[in-house]
Amino acid sequence: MFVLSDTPSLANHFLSEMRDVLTQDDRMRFRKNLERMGEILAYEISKSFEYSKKSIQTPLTSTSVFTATDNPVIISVMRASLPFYNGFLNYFDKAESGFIGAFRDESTAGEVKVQLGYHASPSLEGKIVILADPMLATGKSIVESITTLLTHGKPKHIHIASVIAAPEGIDYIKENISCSFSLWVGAIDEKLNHQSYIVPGLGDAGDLAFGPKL
Ligand SMILES: O=P(O)(O)OC[C@H]1O[C@H](OP(=O)(O)OP(=O)(O)O)[C@H](O)[C@@H]1O
Ligand SMILES: O=c1cc[nH]c(=O)[nH]1
Ligand SMILES: [Mg+2]
Repeated sequence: MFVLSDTPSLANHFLSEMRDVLTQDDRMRFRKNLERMGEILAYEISKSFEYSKKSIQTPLTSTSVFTATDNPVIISVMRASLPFYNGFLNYFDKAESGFIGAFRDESTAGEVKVQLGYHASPSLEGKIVILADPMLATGKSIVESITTLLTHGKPKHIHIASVIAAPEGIDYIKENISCSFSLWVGAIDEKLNHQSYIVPGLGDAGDLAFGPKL
């Protein structure tokens, strides 16, 4: 598992702006920080890709360069993931995209049920998939999303990317995802509260990015 905040960097600053009640209500900045966290994690994940040498011509002479042979499918778990997913798309120029709507039904006290909605995806058979969901709380949204997406083929590998993860959610996905995956997170927080929100966390990522939903 890769944890960005293990090494202090600019990412810590972007993450602190997302967490801080004094700055997180600037929606444009919140979305921008989600996007920048996506770009940073995209760069880190790109180090795991396969590259091949090819020859190019500069204005002065020919030279050989490394280019990526892996072309990922980037999956956005809507709603909060949309700006985060855009960060990945900014870096993986030729990526295919998939979308899935996941709604956490918190109406039953102490229990999180996930309802999946619209989903659209290319074939995932044999492909490198990046599943982008900024919050990994109970892990149910990610596990339910992957279960549904696996009906579109068996990926070669899934890179699960989140901005903040709770230990409970990490354990849950390890127990419930059978296919080959790795986890890339901005930070691992302390725990979940009784409403299954991540603590210290940042609150509701979708609401902070797009406003409260009915
Ligand atoms: O790990 P889990 O317990 O499933 O929680 C994580 C999910 O919760 C939030 O979605 P939410 O249902 O709030 O929708 P939203 O993104 O539209 O706000 C968040 O965007 C994640 O998808
Ligand atoms: O803390 C949390 C947990 C789930 N979803 C969020 O947006 N925030
Ligand atoms: Mg939400």
